[in-house]
Amino acid sequence: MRPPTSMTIAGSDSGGGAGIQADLKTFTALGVYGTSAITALTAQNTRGVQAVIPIDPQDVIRQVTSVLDDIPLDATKIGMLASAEVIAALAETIGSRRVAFGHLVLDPVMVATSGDVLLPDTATELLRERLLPLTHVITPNLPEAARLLDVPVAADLDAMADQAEQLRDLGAEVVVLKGGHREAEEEVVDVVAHPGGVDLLRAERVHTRGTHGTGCTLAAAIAAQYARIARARTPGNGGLRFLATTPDAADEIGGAQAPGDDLAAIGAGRDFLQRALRGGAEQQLSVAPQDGHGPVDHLITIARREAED
Ligand SMILES: Nc1ncnc2c1ncn2[C@@H]1O[C@H](COP(=O)(O)OP(=O)(O)OP(=O)(O)O)[C@@H](O)[C@H]1O
Ligand SMILES: Cc1ncc(COP(=O)(O)O)c(N)n1
Repeated sequence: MRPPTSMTIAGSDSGGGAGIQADLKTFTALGVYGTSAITALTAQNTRGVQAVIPIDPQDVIRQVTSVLDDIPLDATKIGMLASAEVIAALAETIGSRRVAFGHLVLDPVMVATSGDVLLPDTATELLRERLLPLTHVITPNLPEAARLLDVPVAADLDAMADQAEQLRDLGAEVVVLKGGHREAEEEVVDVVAHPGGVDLLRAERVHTRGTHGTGCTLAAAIAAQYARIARARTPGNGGLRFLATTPDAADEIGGAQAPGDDLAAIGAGRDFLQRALRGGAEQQLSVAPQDGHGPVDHLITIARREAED
């Protein structure tokens, strides 16, 4: 008997809103046991990134293999990779032990909400050629999709669908092209291209400055949902006892992997993010909230006491 498990391979955000910290909170909020491999340290808060401190690629791999050698993983989320050297080392390890990573969700982090660069331009080609073909789901935002394809940023939903299909052609089985950057729209639409076709996932725009870490949280939530589904599907493991009941859980039980699993995991991951965004809009962490972008509320699945006034 074991709980659903996941690993995040990402950068550390000292401010706690994005990266490793957002991922581990998201895994926890969705009842998934989280493990991690840190690819870079950042000195970062809601106002921006003050420093990026690299980690030696071999030390990233040491963390990854330490986890792989001991803990079976249902899913893995990859976020900030920081350098071409880390991408190359990771692609080699994933290539040789692909199955051990479980469902692989890649958020191709390139630039932070604050505008700070988190991956040099020169590393894009390596990400596209080496890592993308190994992933199950890739979750680019609009500028990231454009950079991966070397085309202009998609201006409408048709262009987004087209780019999502083109990214599938590069090797990812499922593409979630995120539409959060189309700020004029009242509705936020993510385009999902998958083996069954193209679907549009719509949500009402939350009017908030608290969008730091939304991309990380979405990818981590999708990985967590895959982990839950994988656990729920494993016959006779008794592991269902470990599936915490949370409002945004996707665990359709029975049989082997089913075609609807991708949309179930992505839809439930997105529902979690939407609730976390709405919760984040009501909280204030920074002493200067107008200067930066606060985090989403990862603890939204944890019941809070009603105000006593
Ligand atoms: N204001 C908003 N209201 C509702 N949903 C949003 C909003 N902003 C972003 N989203 C959702 O958040 C997710 C991340 O979208 P976005 O396009 O902003 O990606 P990103 O740029 O990688 O995120 P980040 O802000 O972490 O860099 C998507 O599912 C998107 O639909
Ligand atoms: C360590 C780390 N990873 C990812 C992001 C991107 O998140 P966002 O675009 O919301 O700033 C970040 N800022 N820091």
